[in-house]
Amino acid sequence: MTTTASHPEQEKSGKRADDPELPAGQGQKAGPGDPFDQDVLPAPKGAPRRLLASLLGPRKARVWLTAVLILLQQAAVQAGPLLVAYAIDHAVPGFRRDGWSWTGPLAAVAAGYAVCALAGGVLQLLFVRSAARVNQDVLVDLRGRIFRHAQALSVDFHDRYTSGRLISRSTNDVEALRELLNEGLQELIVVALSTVYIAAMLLWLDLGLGGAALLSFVPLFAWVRFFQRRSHRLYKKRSTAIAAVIVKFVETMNGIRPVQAFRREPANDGDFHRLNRHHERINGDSILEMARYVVGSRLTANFFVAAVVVWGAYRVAEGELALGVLAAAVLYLRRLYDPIDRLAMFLNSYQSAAASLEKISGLLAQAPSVPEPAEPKTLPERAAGAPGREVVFDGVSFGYRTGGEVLPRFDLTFPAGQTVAVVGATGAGKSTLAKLLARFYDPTVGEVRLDGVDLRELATAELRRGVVMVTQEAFLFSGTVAENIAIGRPDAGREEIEQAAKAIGAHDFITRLPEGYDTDVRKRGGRISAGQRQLVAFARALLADPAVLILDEATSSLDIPGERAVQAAMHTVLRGRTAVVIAHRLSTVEIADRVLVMAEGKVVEDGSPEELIAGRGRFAELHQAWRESVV
Ligand SMILES: Nc1ncnc2c1ncn2[C@@H]1O[C@H](COP(=O)(O)OP(=O)(O)OP(=O)(O)O)[C@@H](O)[C@H]1O
Repeated sequence: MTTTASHPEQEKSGKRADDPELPAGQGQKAGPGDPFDQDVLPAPKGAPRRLLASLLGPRKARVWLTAVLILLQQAAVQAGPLLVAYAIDHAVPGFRRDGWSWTGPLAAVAAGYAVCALAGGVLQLLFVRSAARVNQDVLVDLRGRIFRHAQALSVDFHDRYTSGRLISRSTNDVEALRELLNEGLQELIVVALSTVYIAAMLLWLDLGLGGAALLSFVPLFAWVRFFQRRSHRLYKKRSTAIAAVIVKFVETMNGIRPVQAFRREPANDGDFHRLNRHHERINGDSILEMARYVVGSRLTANFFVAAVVVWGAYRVAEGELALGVLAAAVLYLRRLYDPIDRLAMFLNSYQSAAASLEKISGLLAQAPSVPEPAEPKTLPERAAGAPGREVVFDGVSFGYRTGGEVLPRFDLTFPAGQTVAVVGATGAGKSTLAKLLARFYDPTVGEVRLDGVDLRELATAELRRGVVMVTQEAFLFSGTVAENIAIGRPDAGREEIEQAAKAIGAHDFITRLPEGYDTDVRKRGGRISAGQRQLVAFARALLADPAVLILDEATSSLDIPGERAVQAAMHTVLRGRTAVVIAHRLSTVEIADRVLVMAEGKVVEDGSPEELIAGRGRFAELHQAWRESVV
């Protein structure tokens, strides 16, 4: 699709499930039990872990380097107290006892302490730099993957999964992973190292007391697991709650015109407030859960400290243990339990990242419902000057996944070069027919062929070169007018762009813009009228020069000169190719070679405009009504 990036539903004046303009149930609402209604999409088991591994895998060397740096940094930090202990226990008493012969060891301890402090600082700096490189690379990679994947997913997916959720995936959920990588990992290594170090010291001091301290890890570990399970559920809910806030925000802003036109602001304020409060509550719950964890772990720790003191005092009284050892052991015990609070910080960021990774994996696990063929075919060469390509709908029937059959089985052939106007009441299935031809969807049964090749067998790039659809609300991307036209053929030079614009009759209005072709359409978007946008879209299609052009004519009425300009441009753009126009205007139908009248998904009349006008069918009636409205 060269002319549009947003999906057609959205372009058709923002027809979305939640559009306030739509009566309930008329949009893309999925049926009950539709997994796309959920924030979490189903993903295969173990997918989050594999995703994390695939993100870190290519940076394995740097990940290891980062881990080694933090290990060394911790070794340097922990060596400080050991040196101090050595100085107090040996060097200082030695100096008192033997005098100057201990100067060397004392100086060495002082120098060692200084080196450790310096090394600790330098290693910390190197660690932060290295970790930041890994984190940034991972996040850039992940955001890129989400964007590329979401862009590659079929229109069918976007019909059902709102863009707000996609935004939430690539902002909030990526952010959760950033927090884990930034602080969580460092926390975990520090906690693990200091726990091992202190436990070893305790065992060295006294096997019995050390053993008792290790025993305390059993209930603490059980408590951590309990907390982990509960908080996993909470964090998943929290991420869903913030996604709901973002979805509401994005959808309201996307539909700001109907929102204001229908005075939906107070109702939206209410909804937004409710979602915001819901998020706040769940956030509060997760803070409370964390507090519960801290209280529980401290209670357990204090209980063990008390038990060790009682048992130790008894052994001291029995003369089995030195009082100094008991005092040291109790001090170490307190330090052993300190990191447990920090473990909670790690678990927090881990849970939050795990919930987010699960959601991102669910998104990345979605496969396009309009897949790229394994062995793509190419279209046959077109003879020079041959007008377009032949289109055949062979035994096609179609229904959207979320609804019943929309187009019952039908056969149709559009010879190369024919201009076909499709008319019919709203909801008759005109756009659906066009979308099958553009392969936004695949037919449920049968095949659509372009010059004899099934669309499913064509590589997407080849298909997009062959078939282009211009949607009603000619969408302009941020960038200049020239860039917007060049979307039709990105390698086109300025001259070709201008030629296309001239052929369409858009050159004059473009040159009157403040910076001509270099005018930024977003910044000065207000100055580009609906008719002018259509002209830019036609110039884009003309430049793309597809064999088959599908045109969904705008229903909004333009002023008479605007309408004439668009009609003239349409003539130019349709010439020399197979064209399907979803027609809303009499003048368009009159230039067609053939008219299809659709009703309830079926083609009920098919013939040249003259034949149908001469007949007594629906088209004759419609034509009569049109004529009367024009007169
Ligand atoms: N994405 C979708 N999911 C489910 N049902 C859909 C979807 N798009 C359209 N439909 C349904 O398919 C039927 C045909 O719709 P279609 O848009 O093809 O009609 P149309 O003739 O183009 O109407 P209009 O002139 O109003 O655009 C309608 O009943 C519509 O509700």
